[in-house]
Amino acid sequence: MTSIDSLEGVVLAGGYSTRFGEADKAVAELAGTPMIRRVVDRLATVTDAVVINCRDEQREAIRDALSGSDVDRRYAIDPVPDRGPLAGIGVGLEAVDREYAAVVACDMPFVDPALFEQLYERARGHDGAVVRLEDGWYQTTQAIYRADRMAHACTETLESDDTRILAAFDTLDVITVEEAELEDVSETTFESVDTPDDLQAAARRLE
Ligand SMILES: Nc1nc2c(ncn2[C@@H]2O[C@H](COP(=O)(O)OP(=O)(O)OP(=O)(O)O)[C@@H](O)[C@H]2O)c(=O)[nH]1
Ligand SMILES: [Mg+2]
Repeated sequence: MTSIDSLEGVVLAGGYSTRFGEADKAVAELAGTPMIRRVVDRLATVTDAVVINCRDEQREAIRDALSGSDVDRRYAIDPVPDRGPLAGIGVGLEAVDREYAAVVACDMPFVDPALFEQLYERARGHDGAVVRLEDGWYQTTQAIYRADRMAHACTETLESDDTRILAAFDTLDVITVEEAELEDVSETTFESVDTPDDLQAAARRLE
């Protein structure tokens, strides 16, 4: 896979991972490698620059988790914590200087870069591309967005009554890609690790 020039990565890590317990799932080790490291390494096959969105107090541990990676990394710190994933996407996208961003949550360690290649092809000329899963759910935290347009929509939506990520799409031209249309994308790409049990189950599969 080769790097896409107009694409930057955004990793969302600003949540409090309450279902995970005391620890921050972003830096929790999955089979010896921090989850966020796995996500960044996978993004690095389609882009050479990544923005990490997190809270200020997470930065040091995340920096340690990513040390030695040769991806250009920048941090976009939440000015106000706990404003939800839409706020995190907005803060991350504000820091992007390329036209498009591949946004992915830090708890999706099996993210398949092939997905981003396909979504990018569909997103070009539009404001983004997002997968609709077979159950009808939109996979908004593993998607491509046009950085300036979606950042603006995030800000506007946060000021409205409906702060769901999908509400931000109302004023945008985001392409829907049906899950069935994806070609050769790993089945585990959308799996998220939310609890210690999820982590154990994922680790067992990697043994
Ligand atoms: N910046 C920011 N990111 C968030 C926030 N809430 C969730 N996220 C991110 O959005 C992604 C998906 O959210 P969740 O899986 O619910 O993660 P979480 O909120 O940390 O975990 P729970 O507390 O267990 O729900 C994760 O990558 C989180 O880091 C938030 O309030 N601010
Ligand atoms: Mg949450």
